[in-house]
Amino acid sequence: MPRKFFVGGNWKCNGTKASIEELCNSLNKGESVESSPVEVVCAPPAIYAQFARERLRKDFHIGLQNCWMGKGGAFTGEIAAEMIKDMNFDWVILGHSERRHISELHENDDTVAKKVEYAQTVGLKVIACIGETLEEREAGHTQQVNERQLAAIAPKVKDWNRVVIAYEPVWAIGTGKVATPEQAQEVHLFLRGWLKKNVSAEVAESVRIIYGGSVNGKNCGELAKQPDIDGFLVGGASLKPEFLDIVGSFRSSL
Ligand SMILES: O=C[C@H](O)COP(=O)(O)O
Repeated sequence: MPRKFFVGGNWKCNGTKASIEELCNSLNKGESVESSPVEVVCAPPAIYAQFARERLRKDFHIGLQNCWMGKGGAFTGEIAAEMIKDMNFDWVILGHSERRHISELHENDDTVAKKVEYAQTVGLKVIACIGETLEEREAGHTQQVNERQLAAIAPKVKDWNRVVIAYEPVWAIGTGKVATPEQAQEVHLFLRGWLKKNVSAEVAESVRIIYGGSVNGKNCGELAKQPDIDGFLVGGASLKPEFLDIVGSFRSSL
């Protein structure tokens, strides 16, 4: 069975009621993807999640950008996975590189693994992010870093149909320096190979591996043609009408 194309919009820490209303209005103008082979999830800042859901077209789903690693309780400022589920949001992004590498946040492989494990126990679907820094790439450690990050997550996954892996090279995020289709394909193929060897051939074949890092309306088509790229996690361009072009790039993958 072909893997269903997946496009995530990570709105990061951006937006006001007014700008989100405007964004939703422009995204609502695109043709419905209800019966198209593409799944779309937009992740606003948590405080605007419900606000966005009330305004955004129903064929685009709403997810969250992070959650706490266990059951809720005395964890000031955190949002528990149960709360996300309780509010009927299905998806959460975990292990984003900004949460791994911004020194004040500093999530490590273990933190991300705990979050991935716990989010699934309450029934959330997970977009799990991995990716190497520029220094790691230049040192020739791209495969090693991605393998390490994937290996931390993989044993925690209960149902691979409910997890999407987002390969996001840190050097490509928000820099305008997108990975070439060949660079991205090479890592995606490597990740699929790792899954085949360490999880199962079925999982390697069925899991969606999406690319993130300076994806826009112009470069998405060529990336989407790559056999192991199953969609995108989009930052900056998810806040613009061109997000619709990125959603439409599922056609290039067919
Ligand atoms: O989660 C999305 C990624 O961080 C990509 O962000 P970007 O499209 O602004 O480079």
